Amino acid sequence: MTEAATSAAPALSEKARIALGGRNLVFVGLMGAGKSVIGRLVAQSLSIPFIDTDAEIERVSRMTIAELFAAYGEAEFRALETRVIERLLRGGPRVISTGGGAFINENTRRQIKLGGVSVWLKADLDVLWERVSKRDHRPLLKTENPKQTLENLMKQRYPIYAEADLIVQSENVRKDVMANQVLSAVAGMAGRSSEGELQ
Ligand SMILES: Nc1ncnc2c1ncn2[C@@H]1O[C@H](COP(=O)(O)OP(=O)(O)O)[C@@H](O)[C@H]1O
Ligand SMILES: O=C(O)C1=C[C@@H](OP(=O)(O)O)[C@@H](O)[C@H](O)C1
Ligand SMILES: [Mg+2]
Repeated sequence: MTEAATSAAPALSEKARIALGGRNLVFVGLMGAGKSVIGRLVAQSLSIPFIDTDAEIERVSRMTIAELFAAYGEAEFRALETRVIERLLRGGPRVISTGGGAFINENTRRQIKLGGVSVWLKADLDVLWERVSKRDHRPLLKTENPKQTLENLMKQRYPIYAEADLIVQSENVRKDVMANQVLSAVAGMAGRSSEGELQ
């Protein structure tokens, strides 16, 4: 936990906690948007448990995401992802960072809409590409032209991510600054409907 993330704006964290009202906060968006790292920081600020669905899938399956894709294919991975997310949503409130394809799956999207507040970390292609090209553990990007693949995924998926409750632009600013932008967006929901609140 960085000092800045915890001490920068306690009032903001408190406002965001109140606006969430016991609901889960679910990060969605494309690979490289920062769901995993920013989600963790936001959870720390909110003092709400954090979980990354890919990490949870790897824990329960005792396989890496790449191994799961290779051994069982994407369809089986999505089925497992749906079950894991459904279970995590029930046990909240949590901050949940999903993998990039989770919200695209109709079943999973329905569960997320029912079980939490969704926030889309939206980023431009160059920002995403600069980040994901540093690592090679993402099976969907093991193509001849991974930047083109990423761009194709943007075209397919951005209209669907746009169904999220909140949208926050992901830029190359400090991570604690990004986390505070998410907290501001959440805090800004205050007064809006809190239907779907977990009891
Ligand atoms: N605001 C940011 N500034 C710089 N690098 C970032 C920022 N947000 C995320 N990153 C980096 O981008 C990479 C992808 O982040 P990650 O959280 O794994 O994305 P996702 O889970 O959405 O695929 C990581 O190396 C992370 O440290
Ligand atoms: O976009 C996708 O379909 C995927 C994104 C990955 O998660 P991140 O978005 O955290 O990289 C991971 O779930 C898997 O490789 C599939
Ligand atoms: Mg991630």
